[in-house]
Amino acid sequence: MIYTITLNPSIDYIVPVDKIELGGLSYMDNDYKLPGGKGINVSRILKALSTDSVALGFVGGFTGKFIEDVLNELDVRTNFVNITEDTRINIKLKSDQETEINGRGPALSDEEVTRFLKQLEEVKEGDTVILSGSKPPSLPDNFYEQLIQKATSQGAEFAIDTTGAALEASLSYKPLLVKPNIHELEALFHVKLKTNEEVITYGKKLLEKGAKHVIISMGGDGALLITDRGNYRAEAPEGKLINSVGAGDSMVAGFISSFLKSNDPVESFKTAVASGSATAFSEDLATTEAIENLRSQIQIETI
Ligand SMILES: Nc1ncnc2c1ncn2[C@@H]1O[C@H](COP(=O)(O)OP(=O)(O)OP(=O)(O)O)[C@@H](O)[C@H]1O
Ligand SMILES: O=P(O)(O)OC[C@@]1(O)O[C@H](CO)[C@@H](O)[C@@H]1O
Repeated sequence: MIYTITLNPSIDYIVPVDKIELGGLSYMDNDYKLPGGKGINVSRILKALSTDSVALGFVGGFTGKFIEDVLNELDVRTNFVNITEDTRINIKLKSDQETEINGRGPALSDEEVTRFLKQLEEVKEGDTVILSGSKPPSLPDNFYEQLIQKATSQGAEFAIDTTGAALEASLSYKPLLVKPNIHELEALFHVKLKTNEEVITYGKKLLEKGAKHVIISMGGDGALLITDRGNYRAEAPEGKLINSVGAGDSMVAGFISSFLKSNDPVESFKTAVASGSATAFSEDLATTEAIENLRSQIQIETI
């Protein structure tokens, strides 16, 4: 089984505004709400790719109920811990640019955290755990590492999509995949990266520290895959950017879904890029058809 972990889910409140009047009044055009949080997005794209998963994490209040209800309607399996405080609402402003304002997340009680850790006991050899996104501030800084230790000691593989110290600490446990975007890679090493060669140099450091596969995503500039058998580049296909929220999560889902079936990192990279771009070209996350249509256009170059 694949388990996705979203410690800090969200309702993503997508707010298209033609022109934002700072300090004045603007009206929204066709606002809408989506279940969000990185692991939840991964589970939704896995579903689109006919891959079963169980979404784990903490949800609470009317916002948490919205997320559970929508995932149930979409037939995405969940086993959330219900908490007292409300799940956060993240605002995604769509004007001439995309602007995101994310909540910090609810406070979790010790009892809620204990219930979550208990659930993880069902993870076993042959399972893959995907850990994605931020953590609510009340959890300890090394919480991801605790989870990784638990999952790997029970024999599971894992992939992680997070930033900073939590990403760095995960590497020695040999993640199947890490997927920082180029800005996260720059922040990790305190550098500014201009060329693909420079990105590969720093991406390789993640491989040397233990990651089995590294994807560096670069928005509309496509992505790089770094593995111990070679480095690969994919350009993003042409299309109209509509809503890039979840594009990175779609890549993670695309790679893992394909890799667990094929064991082929290059074919999996193709599915990853098609899934990311298909989401960027959609209002919501990508559909099965949109991913399949784009996949045939993705060219992978060895570099
Ligand atoms: N403007 C775009 N045009 C085409 N493809 C895109 C565009 N933006 C994103 N993508 C696709 O999605 C992938 C992931 O995008 P990005 O690098 O923005 O990830 P991210 O920063 O993790 O995204 P997010 O946090 O919004 O989920 C890219 O490698 C590319 O394949
Ligand atoms: O605050 P975090 O956990 O880092 O990111 C949360 C988030 O921005 O990531 C997803 C897109 O990747 C959205 O669904 C969600 O709002």
